[in-house]
Formats: sequence, structure tokens, C-alpha cells
Amino acid sequence: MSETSWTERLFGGFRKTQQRLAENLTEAVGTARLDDATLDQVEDALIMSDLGPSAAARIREKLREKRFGLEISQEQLKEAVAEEIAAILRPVAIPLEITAFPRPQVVLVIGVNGSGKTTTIAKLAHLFQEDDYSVMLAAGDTFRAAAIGQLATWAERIGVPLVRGPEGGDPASIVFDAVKAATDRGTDVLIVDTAGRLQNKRELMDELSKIRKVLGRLNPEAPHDVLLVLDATNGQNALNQIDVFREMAGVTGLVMTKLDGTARGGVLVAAAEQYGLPIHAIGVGEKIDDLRPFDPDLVARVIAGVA
Ligand SMILES: Nc1nc2c(ncn2[C@@H]2O[C@H](COP(=O)(O)OP(=O)(O)OP(=O)(O)O)[C@@H](O)[C@H]2O)c(=O)[nH]1
Repeated sequence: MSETSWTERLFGGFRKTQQRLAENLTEAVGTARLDDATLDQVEDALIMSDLGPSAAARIREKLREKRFGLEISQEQLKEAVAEEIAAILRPVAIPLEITAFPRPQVVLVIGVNGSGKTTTIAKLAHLFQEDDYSVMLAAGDTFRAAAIGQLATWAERIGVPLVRGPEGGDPASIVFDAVKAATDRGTDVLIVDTAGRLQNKRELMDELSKIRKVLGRLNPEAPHDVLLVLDATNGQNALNQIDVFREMAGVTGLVMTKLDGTARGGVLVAAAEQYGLPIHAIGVGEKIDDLRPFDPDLVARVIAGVA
């Protein structure tokens, strides 16, 4: 996909977030000079736009440092906010690099059901294919037949091999078979789907640690990446999931999906500020090329509504 159409899609996707922040900020700028009352309002506007108290406080502080007492128009305020959002996003906007030696690089994908996990796996596979990496998928979510079927459909559509077992099968043994198959074929990336039953933490933890153990036996470096897929429409709840999964599964990076069609895209900034985990990619739609690594400056401008 050309960068122009991705940029357009980004703007389209973040429209609701942008509107929310713009509305909230518009209310904030009542006076010509940046004073404490205005800064309070800006901070509130950022919190109401899901950027979280910590990012909001940081942005407020930076604005105060740089502009206190100076005249500021609404446009300048948005520009200044965009710059501070970019400063928060830049350190975490890190694409997922394929560096594992020996191959394959094993990417474990975790997240609650419905977060967009399966779709994200397909989109990630597609991204890697575009970079000429060979990809294999493993259907480690054996809890629901639908999950296996969905992954199989995607695998066929994008033309990547899938290692799968029966519904209720042992995820660890599927992962074992998949790593062996990927190693034999010299596949670059193996992406592993996992079950997302957060309501049964103990079982999920056991399952993940069993998968880890099997992986470790085949390759001490694996899994090389543990990606948590988050649904931006969940707002604050998405952040709680980072806490839970980090503790359970040692998350190495995030993918945030469904940034289109939600006014809660500010949660991307909250996640960046509060956790500092790499955000490898963002999803702004259901199509195969709706997931991309992101340009922090562009996304910051989109969120703040600066053209
Ligand atoms: N609008 C939008 N929809 C998305 C995005 N990513 C995934 N979806 C949709 O979200 C729904 C759930 O996605 P799945 O990939 O099935 O999510 P999952 O986490 O695997 O969920 P289960 O299959 O229920 O375990 C699907 O209808 C996807 O098309 C996105 O970035 N934007």
C-alpha cells in the first residue's frame, strides 16, 4: 500500500479521537495568554480524551515550561500538544525487527478474545511477507474451533502455512510441531496464536508457561517476542490488560487495534507514557493492510488534529 493511502486511512481512522480532543481543547482556550487556569483546562481535556493522567500532566508541564504567559492561539495550542504527544510516542514507535538466529523468530501473540488477535496475526504476517520474510502460523488457541477456523481462513488467503491441531488439542504440542516445521523449512517468522481467556487466569498462565517451556527446549531464545494485542475501544481497560498480561506472560511489545471508529485513540498515548513498552504497530481497520508500524510524529499530529 502506498504511504499516501495509509496516511489518509490514518486520518480517517483517528477522526473520532481527533474530534474529541479538538472539542475538549477548544473549550480549554478561553484566554489569549497561557495561564494556570488554561493549563488546568488543557490537562482536563487531555484526560477526557483518554491520554491518561500521567501523559496529561507531562504535556501540561512541558507547555508551561515553554509557553507560560505567552499568547497562544487554538492552532498553536494544538501544534504544541502534537509536539508533546510525539515526544511521548517517539521512544516506543519501534517496528518489530526480524533478527533471530537461528531462525525462526518466534512471536507469541496474546490478548483477550475479541481484541483483534487473530486478525492482527494475519496482518502482521502480511507485513512480514511484504518485507520478503517467510512466515508460518501456529493455531495455539485450541480452546475454540472458531478461532482455529478463522486463522486457517486467513492463512489460506495470504498464502502462509498453518500448523493446527484439533479443537481442545494441546497448544504446547502444536507449538512444538510448528517450531520444528519452521526450523526444518528455514522459515523466518513463526507467529503463534494463543487462547485469551482472561477470566480464567490460572489456566491461561499454566498454558502460556507450558508453551514457553516447550519453546525454550527447542530454542532457548524463544519466544523472541511476546506481543500483547489491545483493543483501543476498551480505553482504560486496555491499560489494565497490560498490567495483567505483563505479570502473566512477560510482554515485550504491544499492538493496538481498532483505533478507527473509536474516540478513545488517546489511549495509545497513555499506554506509551505509562508503560514505555514498544508499540510495534497500530490497526485502523479490518483489511489485511490496515496494520502498520507507525510514524510517531504523524500519528501525534493526527490525534491532535493538526493538518
Ligand atoms: N475496525 C477494526 N476492526 C478490527 C481491527 N482489528 C480487528 N478488528 C475486528 O475485530 C473483530 C475481532 O477480531 P479477531 O481477530 O477475531 O479477534 P480475536 O482477538 O482473535 O477474537 P476471537 O477470535 O474472538 O478470539 C473482527 O471482526 C475483526 O475484523 C481494527 O484495527 N479495526
